[in-house]
Amino acid sequence: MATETSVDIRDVALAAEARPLVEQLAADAVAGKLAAQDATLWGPDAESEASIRLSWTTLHESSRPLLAEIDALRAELHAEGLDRIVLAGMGGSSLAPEVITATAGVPLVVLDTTDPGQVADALSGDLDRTVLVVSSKSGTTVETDSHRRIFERAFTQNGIDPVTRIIVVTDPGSPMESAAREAGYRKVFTADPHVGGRYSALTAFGLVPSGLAGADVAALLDDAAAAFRRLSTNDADNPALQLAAALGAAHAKGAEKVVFADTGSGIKGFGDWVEQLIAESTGKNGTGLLPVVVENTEAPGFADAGPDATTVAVGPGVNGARISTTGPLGGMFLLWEFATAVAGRLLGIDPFDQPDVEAAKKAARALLDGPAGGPAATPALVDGSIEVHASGDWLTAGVGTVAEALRAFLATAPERGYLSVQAYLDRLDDASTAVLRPELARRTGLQTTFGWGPRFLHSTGQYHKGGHQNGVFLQITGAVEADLEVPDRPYTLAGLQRAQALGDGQVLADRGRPVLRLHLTDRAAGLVELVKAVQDLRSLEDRA
Ligand SMILES: O=P(O)(O)OC[C@H]1O[C@H](O)[C@H](O)[C@@H](O)[C@@H]1O
Repeated sequence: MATETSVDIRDVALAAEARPLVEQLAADAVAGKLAAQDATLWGPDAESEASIRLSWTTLHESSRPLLAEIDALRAELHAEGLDRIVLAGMGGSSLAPEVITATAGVPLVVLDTTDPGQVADALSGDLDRTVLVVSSKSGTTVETDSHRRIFERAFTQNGIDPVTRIIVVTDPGSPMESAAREAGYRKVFTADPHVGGRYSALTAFGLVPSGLAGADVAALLDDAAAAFRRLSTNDADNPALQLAAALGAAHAKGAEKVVFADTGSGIKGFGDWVEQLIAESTGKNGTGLLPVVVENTEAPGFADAGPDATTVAVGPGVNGARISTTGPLGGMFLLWEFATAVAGRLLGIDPFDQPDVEAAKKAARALLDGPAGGPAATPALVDGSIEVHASGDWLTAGVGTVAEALRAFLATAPERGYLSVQAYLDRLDDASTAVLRPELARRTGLQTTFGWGPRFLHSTGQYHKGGHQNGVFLQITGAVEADLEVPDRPYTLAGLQRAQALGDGQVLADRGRPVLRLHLTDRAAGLVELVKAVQDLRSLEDRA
C-alpha cells in the first residue's frame, strides 16, 4: 500500500480544465476553511446542516481516546473465547468496517441484508464465540433493528444471555442508546453526532467493529493525520482540491459518471465505500456524480469509457485512467471525504443531506402495513423460472420472453444514460449474479452499476432518485426457501425484502424512470436463464 496520499490527474486535457478551478479553490482558502469546519462553504441553504456535520475533518485527533477502549474490550472478549464478530449495520454503519477488515485480512461477518438465507447463514456460525455489534447512527434503521431482534432470540434459544453478547454503536440520545442501556447490553459506544454516516469511517462506527475484529485501527488514524497536513493546505498542490476540481470540470463537460477500478491499491473493496460517499453526497437536485464500480481496468465501463465518464484508478495510474488516487486506507478515506465535500461546493449542492433516501423507506413501510404485506404482483409474463414485472408503459404487447422484455426495457435508456442492476438476493450464495454487470455493460454500451438490495438503498439509492434523471433500473428478486421471523414485529425478513424492492421500484416509476423486475422463482435456474437471455440480447441486436 502506498505510504503517501496523492492524486494524479493523468489526462492532460482534464488537468488543464481543472487548473483554474484548483487555483480558485486555493485562493478562496477552501481547504483550510473545510479543515477548520467552516459551515458557510456550501451557501446559506446548506449552512445549518453543515454546521452539525463537519467534525470528520479532525477525527484523526478526536477519535484517539477510543482506541484504548476498543483494545480493552477486545482483550476482555478474547479472554472469554469470544472472537467471532458479526456486524449489523447499513450504509455508513458497515461499509467502512467491511473495507477496513477486508484490507487488514481479519474476519468480520457483515449483515446489511434482508435476505433470509444470508441472515440464516450468519446465524449458523458458532454462536458460542459470537459477539454482535449493532451499529446505527439514527438508531431507527429497520434492517439493523431486525438483525438485533433475530440474534437476540437466537442467543437465548442457544442458552446464551444475549445482553453479554450485544455491543451497540449509536449516536448519543438515539432510541437505540436508551433501549440498549435499558436492556443492559454489554457496552454502548456513542459516536460523534456531528459526523454524518458516510463520513464516519474514523468514528466509533468504523473503528469499533474493525478494532474488535483485529484490524490495526490506530494505524488508520496515523495515516489520516499524515494526509490531513496536505489536504488542509490552501495551495494548488493539495490533492483533494485537484481531485475535486477534476471531477467538477469533467462533470461540467457532461461526464457525470465516475468509474472506479482497483489497480493494485492493496485496499480491498474501496469502491463499495466510496460509492456511498459520492452518490449520497452529490446525487441530488437533478445533478451529481454517479459512481460506477467495475471489476478491473479491462472491464466494460472502464476500458471503453465514453465522454460521459471519468475513469479513476484506485491505486497506481495505468493506461485508460484519467485520474489515479493512491495512499494508505486512512489517507484515502480523508482524501475522498475532502474531495467530495469540495466537489459538492463546485456542483452547488449540500453534500451532507440525503433528501431522497426516505422516499423508498416510506414506500416499503406502506407496503408492509398494507393487507398481507402489499398487493399481489401479477407478472406481465412468465418465461421458465423468471417472472417479468414491468413498471411504466414500455412493455409492448407481443413480448413473450425475458430476452425480448430486456430488449424493450433497454431501448428506453436515453443516450449517455445508465443502467442500474439491483439484486435483492444473498450476496454470498448468489454472488455470481454480479456477472450481469459486465455482461449487460458490454452489450448495451451503457455505464452500468450493480448493487445488492437493500444495501444500495443506503448508498447509491439517493443518486437514483435525486441525481441526473437518466437511469433505467433492472431489479432482480428471488424465491425464498426458508423465511425468518422478526421477533415481535409483524413482518418477516422475506416480507421486508420484497417490500423494499417493490417500494423502491414504485418510487422510481413514480418519477418516470423505467423499472423492470425479474423475479427468479428458482434462483439458480433463473440466474442461468437470465444470463442466457442477456446473451440472446446480443443475437437479437445482431439480427436487427
Ligand atoms: O446508521 P444508520 O442511522 O442506521 O443509517 C444507515 C444509513 O441509513 C440511511 O439510508 C442513510 O441514507 C445512510 O447515509 C446511512 O448510512
